[in-house]
Amino acid sequence: MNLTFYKYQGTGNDFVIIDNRQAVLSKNNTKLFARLCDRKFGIGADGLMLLELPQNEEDDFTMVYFNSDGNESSMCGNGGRCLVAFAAFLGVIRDKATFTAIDGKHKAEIKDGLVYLQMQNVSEIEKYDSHLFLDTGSPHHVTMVDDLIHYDVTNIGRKIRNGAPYFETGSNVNFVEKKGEGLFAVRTYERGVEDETLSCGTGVTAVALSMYTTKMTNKEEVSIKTPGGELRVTFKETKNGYEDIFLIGPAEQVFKGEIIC
Ligand SMILES: N[C@H](CCC[C@H](N)C(=O)O)C(=O)O
Repeated sequence: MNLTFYKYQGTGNDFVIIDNRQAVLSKNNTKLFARLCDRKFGIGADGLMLLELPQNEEDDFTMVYFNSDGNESSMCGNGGRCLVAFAAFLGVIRDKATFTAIDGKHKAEIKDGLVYLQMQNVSEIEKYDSHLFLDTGSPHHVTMVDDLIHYDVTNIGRKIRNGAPYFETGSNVNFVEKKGEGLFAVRTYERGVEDETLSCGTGVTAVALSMYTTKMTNKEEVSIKTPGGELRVTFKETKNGYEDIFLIGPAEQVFKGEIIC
């Protein structure tokens, strides 16, 4: 079977995207999805997304996300931003989108060449001496470090991801360094990629909220430098936690291709 795919990247987090509105591919193609994400035997990507038909009236489409291990996973913030850009490219939307992903409904808008993706509200942030833990659509362990640029993200990240209390289920692991007022640098070890990625959207969202809740910033707008580029997170503190959370950044179509599979 010949399969048309599109390659997108959002601050270096890269994805294979397939228009699956005809439902040609079923979700249990784990081996195929892992192969397509393989950087030697396939196209190569941190994850793969299917754009599918909406399941209800308000939605423009449905998002289905798979990590590069081929398994369907929790929400991908950078992926969601890329899928919105893809939907606009296909003409499924103009510049505004409403879609459903595994963590629920999302609204998004394309403005001045950037994709604004509304993330789910966050009502709980667990605070520990060494780190914080919260779920921004995916689970995130957030810890501050010095000299981030030389930090052993892969080995230390892997240990945390597999150790207590995460074990098999795991967590994404974000290492943060403050660079200025409302400005942080982040490197992320990503669950399901099982390596450092150049950027993680739900991860920088988790970092922004963590920095605010620990008073490392008093701004409800945080800029985050990742190795793949800069993202912005805006949010509002409410009596229930954090709402109106937006992940803002670029999303680019890198190439289109056809693969025999
Ligand atoms: N690997 C993550 C999902 C993708 C998260 C990341 N790519 C993002 O942009 O949010 C997990 O399994 O929890």
